[in-house]
Amino acid sequence: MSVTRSLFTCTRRQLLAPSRTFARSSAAFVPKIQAARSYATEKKIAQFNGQKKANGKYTVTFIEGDGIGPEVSKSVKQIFAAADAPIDWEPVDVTPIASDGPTAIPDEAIQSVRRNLVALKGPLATPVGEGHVSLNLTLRRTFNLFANVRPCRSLQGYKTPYDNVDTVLIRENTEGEYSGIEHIVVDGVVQCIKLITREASERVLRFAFQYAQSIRKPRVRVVHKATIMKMSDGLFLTTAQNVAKEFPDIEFDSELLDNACLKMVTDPTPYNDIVMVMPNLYGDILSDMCAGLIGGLGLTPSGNIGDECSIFEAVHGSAPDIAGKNLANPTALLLSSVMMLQHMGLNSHAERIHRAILQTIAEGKTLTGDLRGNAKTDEYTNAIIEKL
Ligand SMILES: NC(=O)C1=CN([C@@H]2O[C@H](COP(=O)(O)OP(=O)(O)OC[C@H]3O[C@@H](n4cnc5c(N)ncnc54)[C@H](O)[C@@H]3O)[C@@H](O)[C@H]2O)C=CC1
Ligand SMILES: O=C(O)CCC(=O)C(=O)O
Ligand SMILES: [Mg+2]
Repeated sequence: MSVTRSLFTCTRRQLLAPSRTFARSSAAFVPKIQAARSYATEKKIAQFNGQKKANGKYTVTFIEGDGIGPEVSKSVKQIFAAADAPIDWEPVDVTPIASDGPTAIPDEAIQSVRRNLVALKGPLATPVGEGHVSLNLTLRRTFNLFANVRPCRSLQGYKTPYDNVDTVLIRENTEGEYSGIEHIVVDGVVQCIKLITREASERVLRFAFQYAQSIRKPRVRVVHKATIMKMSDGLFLTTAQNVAKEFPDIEFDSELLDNACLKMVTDPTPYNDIVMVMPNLYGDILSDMCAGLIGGLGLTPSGNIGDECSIFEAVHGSAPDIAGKNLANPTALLLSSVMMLQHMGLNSHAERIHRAILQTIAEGKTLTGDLRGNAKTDEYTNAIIEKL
């Protein structure tokens, strides 16, 4: 897979340069923007070029989601309109169809994503214990979105214990512990099967190496527990060792999950050189932990990437504790929408929106509560719009 470089790609030296924390008081403040990085492939961009309409716009499916979903979605829509981003949103409802069989997403929503090739998605709540299976997982499986890319970068101007975090985590997204194979053996004994296949492992591992090449990180690291899950994580690890041979320019190693957690919270900076790749559950947990290193779930984006379609969404959930109160930080979904624009090859639009977000945070005057500010979601949104 060849990779298109864009305005967003940067040199290895830039990648590894420590970011600076900016004084909040400076008036006409213009932060040195740490560029986002493109990983769009020429094939994908050609596909999107074919989707361009006569009016110069592209249609993108929009799933607003639950809880804070409509609030953060409104922010994205307002900012895209103010930035003249060439996107027509196609809203769809993914409320599951009631059926006796497995949870099903309405056909209209499925056709919309297939037609548009890309969707932006707010959080979807999953009931604990009983009730429908996760619609997030259902969407990922329906469209075979095999790689969940979760980058996590320190934001200039928002001080955390570590100033220059720049991690990338890739999570296998279709199987593993989230295969949904659970059954009662006898009363009081439940079995849950972790499914690992060579085919799905190879697919996500190859993606991880290609992704490392595209963003110029020198190393891929598998995070695993093959000491305990000798056969399942063992298969993931040995598959990685084989795939690594196809990429002699990328270094490869592996690390146990528990040790990786300890080392990352002690000092995450050595991980800036690495693309981490891992089975589903580990990636889910480790990505929330990484979010904690840079200021929380309000900040971290993600992309669910497949061969045909892709769905971009924040790492966070529906945040029921703050839903409907105009308190949510829309940055995570906004940065996901920036990743989406890059994925479509719309780099100048991505850069414009990205720059305005980073400037607003770096200035530090209008921040939401999760970032120790007192701005409402719409005040923060307006502050970004002023920067466009
Ligand atoms: N991809 C998705 O759609 C995801 C959906 N979920 C679902 O979301 C629901 C709630 O899950 P929780 O465990 O409570 O996780 P959560 O991510 O919704 O919230 C965890 C904490 O982070 C805060 N938070 C999250 N996003 C924020 C934002 N944008 N701005 C400011 N604060 C933010 C919340 O207020 C809460 O204190 C569950 O039903 C879960 O299944 C959870 C994670 C991902
Ligand atoms: O589907 C869910 O309910 C949670 C999914 C999740 O935690 C994630 O995608 O990070
Ligand atoms: Mg999660």
